[in-house]
Amino acid sequence: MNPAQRNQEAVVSHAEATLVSRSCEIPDVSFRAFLADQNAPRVHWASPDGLELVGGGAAAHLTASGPKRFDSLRDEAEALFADADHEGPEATRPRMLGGLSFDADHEETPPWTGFAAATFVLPRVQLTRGDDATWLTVVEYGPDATVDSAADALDAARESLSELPMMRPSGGSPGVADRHWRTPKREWTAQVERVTERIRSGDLLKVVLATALDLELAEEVDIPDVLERLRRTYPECYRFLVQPTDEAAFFGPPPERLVKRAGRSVETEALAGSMPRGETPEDDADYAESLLESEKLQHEQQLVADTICEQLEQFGDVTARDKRIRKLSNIQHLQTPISATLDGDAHVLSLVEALHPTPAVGGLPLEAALETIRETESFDRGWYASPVGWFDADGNGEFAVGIRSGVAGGKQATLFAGNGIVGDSDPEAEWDELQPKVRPILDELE
Ligand SMILES: C=C(O[C@@H]1C=C(C(=O)O)C=C[C@H]1O)C(=O)O
Repeated sequence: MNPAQRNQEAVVSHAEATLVSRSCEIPDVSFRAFLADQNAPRVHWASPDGLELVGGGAAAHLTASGPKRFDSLRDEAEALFADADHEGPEATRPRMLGGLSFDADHEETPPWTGFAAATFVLPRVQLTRGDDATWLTVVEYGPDATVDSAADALDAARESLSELPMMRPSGGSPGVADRHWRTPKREWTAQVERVTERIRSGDLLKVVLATALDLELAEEVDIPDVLERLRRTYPECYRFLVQPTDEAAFFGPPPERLVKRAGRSVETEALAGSMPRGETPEDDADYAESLLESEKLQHEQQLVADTICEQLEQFGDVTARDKRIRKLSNIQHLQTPISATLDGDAHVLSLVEALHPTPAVGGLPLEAALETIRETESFDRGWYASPVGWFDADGNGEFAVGIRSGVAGGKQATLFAGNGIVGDSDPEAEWDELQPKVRPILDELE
């Protein structure tokens, strides 16, 4: 069966199915304990503004591949959400959680087993935290879903939730037994050298080069545990988990918003250019100052801001605010907040399609940069640096850029980090700049 036939079949089966979603408020519970109790698929989303979702199982599943993957997702989502019957507060409305691979022609080779070129899940059981309350939601989807079956499922889910411990003792870190860079320092700096030469020769402006750090863990990784610890160490970041099967989980605390759409309002940002945090307030301010004064970093970041604004202009009125410093626990970046007011009702997936990959993770001009990345990088990006997030029936949603991330299963983990390279990039300095980008997860595993 070709993908078009398969999509056709999926749309037909959506037409025969009913979506019933029921929610109730519950006393606050440990999201970590809930997640640990769920079988795959498991998903988690937390945004710095306070919304937290965690889901287990799939009432429905959307996957797509190839250059038309966004069209296919939008069509299937429309069919899936048509006539959805939801009872519960707005925060608990049905949302598809997941993401896409960096390239449309992605293959499911390890460590990306179970990760299609686009995978979204409508969780069967979900916890939502927001507006100072916590809710439990159950979704039934299929030809046999009814209001009664959803109500029964909600009762059963509430019952099993009451058996979960309120607090779950935090496990220790698994420990790292062995590690190696997929592209070790000498090779990676040589790659940077080649790319800077190509940029100076004229056909390219910027390329983001990444590498991967493979880890052999001393014990199996407990992902819910790691996510809980990341909540404390990186409260200013997003946190996400996409785990289609028990074999592999993609997760991390990315700082970067790709796009948020709420009705006509769109928020995004250009985040690029990095400096460490200082040991003292004075050192820290010096680093911030050098971010603001470095012509190289200003140029690198301006390319990102200009491209994002250009891409958004087709959808409405765009405003870029002044550049500022975005400080994270272990690194600081240059940031331009960008907002737009939509002319029409573009789906958040259409905005993602237009923006991904921004020059913060791809480069400029895009096609030449992507070709350079494919020729140069010695690993498969898989879902690294790709859009991860959620969307709902109205085409609202929010996506982060899947950086500061890793893919893990059993005793294996692979972490990713990349840097924007421009004509005057210094390979040694770029290598040093990569190191803090694997720290968020590495620190939790070591
Ligand atoms: C590519 C990554 O980060 C991106 C690249 C940055 C840079 O080049 O300075 C900064 C922030 C991110 O947009 C990464 O963390 O892997």
